[in-house]
Amino acid sequence: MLAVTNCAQLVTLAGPARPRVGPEMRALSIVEDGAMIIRDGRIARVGKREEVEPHIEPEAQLVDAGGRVVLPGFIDAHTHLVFAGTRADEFELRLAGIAYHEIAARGGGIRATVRRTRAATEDELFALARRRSEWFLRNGTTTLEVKSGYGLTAEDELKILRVIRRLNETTPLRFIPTFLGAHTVPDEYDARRADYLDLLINEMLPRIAQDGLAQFCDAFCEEGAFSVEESRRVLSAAKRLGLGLRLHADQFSDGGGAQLAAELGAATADHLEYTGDRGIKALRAANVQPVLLPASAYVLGAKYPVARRMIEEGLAVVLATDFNPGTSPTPSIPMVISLAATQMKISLAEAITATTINAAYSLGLGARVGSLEAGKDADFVIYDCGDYRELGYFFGIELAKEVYIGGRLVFSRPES
Ligand SMILES: N=CN[C@@H](CCC(=O)O)C(=O)O
Ligand SMILES: [Zn+2]
Repeated sequence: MLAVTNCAQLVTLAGPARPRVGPEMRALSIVEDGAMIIRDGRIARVGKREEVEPHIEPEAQLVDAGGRVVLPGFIDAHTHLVFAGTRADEFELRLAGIAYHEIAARGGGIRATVRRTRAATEDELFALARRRSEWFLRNGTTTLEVKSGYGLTAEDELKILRVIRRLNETTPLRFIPTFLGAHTVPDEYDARRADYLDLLINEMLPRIAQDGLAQFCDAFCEEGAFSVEESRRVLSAAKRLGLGLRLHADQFSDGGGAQLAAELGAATADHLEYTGDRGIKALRAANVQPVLLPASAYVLGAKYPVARRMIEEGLAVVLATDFNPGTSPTPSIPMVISLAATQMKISLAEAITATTINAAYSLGLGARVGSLEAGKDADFVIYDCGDYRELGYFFGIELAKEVYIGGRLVFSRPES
């Protein structure tokens, strides 16, 4: 038995067993002066200290939170963790005024990372991704969705997905794999897009489904990437094979991506910077969760999605990092919370909901993680602050003091 006591705020997110919408996103079910008992990696009891303490057995291992804040581990529902190289060179070009699309048209962008990722061995990619996964842990993230999409041949996509499986087997974090073969058409298929779509649908997807290497399939639905019709073909094939769906939609233009996600019954539509009223209504009607990625809008100096509108329309909003080498090189959910608050006027409580319980539901994990309730996995973080709002108020610093996954201490910051 593990017992966590002396929590100034135990931010439980207890509530209905479904994604939170509207005013529910502001209800964090905070227990002041709280405590929690953990048995066999699962939460057994949560409540006020005086209610919980009598149930602590004498041999229990005690964790004194020292009057700090305790939250569920963050769930990052959109990352591109596995790639080789960086794109610091392109970052500098963009700062000098050259647009993301222009750099891509010159052979940079996603394709530059594809070249480097193809050249890397599986072991090299694993070492890079494992090191980065520690950055996430230090920022309080315990579960990550990870997309492939920088391989774009059957062998290279499988290589990336195997790296994700290995991360699951060898690190304490939980990884949910997503196949993003429809990220861009690779160089060698430039003049024959249809052949690349055939490869995706007839070769890659069946192999990935057969090997159980992905839980979701994603596509980049955008001018210059994949059209609505092409994305529909890929995602419909994935759905027939039993994969869940996610979609990069409306990042640079309102191209009908949100409506496509709704039509296909996707779990999420991600980005949505340019989604308008019709798209929002379609997402609402089909219960698709929007995954908003303010760090990529920040890095690109681009438009932010209309997050307040989405919350007011009753969408179960999720916030994620979009960690990737081109548009969002940050592993930090606290940074995303800060951006969501300052740039999109999402309240701090809404942002916590969007990065915990709502994110968990978007990955099909709502019954297991995302809140501190009896029966759930004991994935929680002790932060070096006394009020959860400080997680969005301070920015650019790491406040996580101890991170636990399944009741096991997996990160501890040395005393400073
Ligand atoms: N939009 C497409 N994919 C990534 C960017 C990938 C890259 O630039 O390498 C995104 O989510 O922003
Ligand atoms: Zn992305």
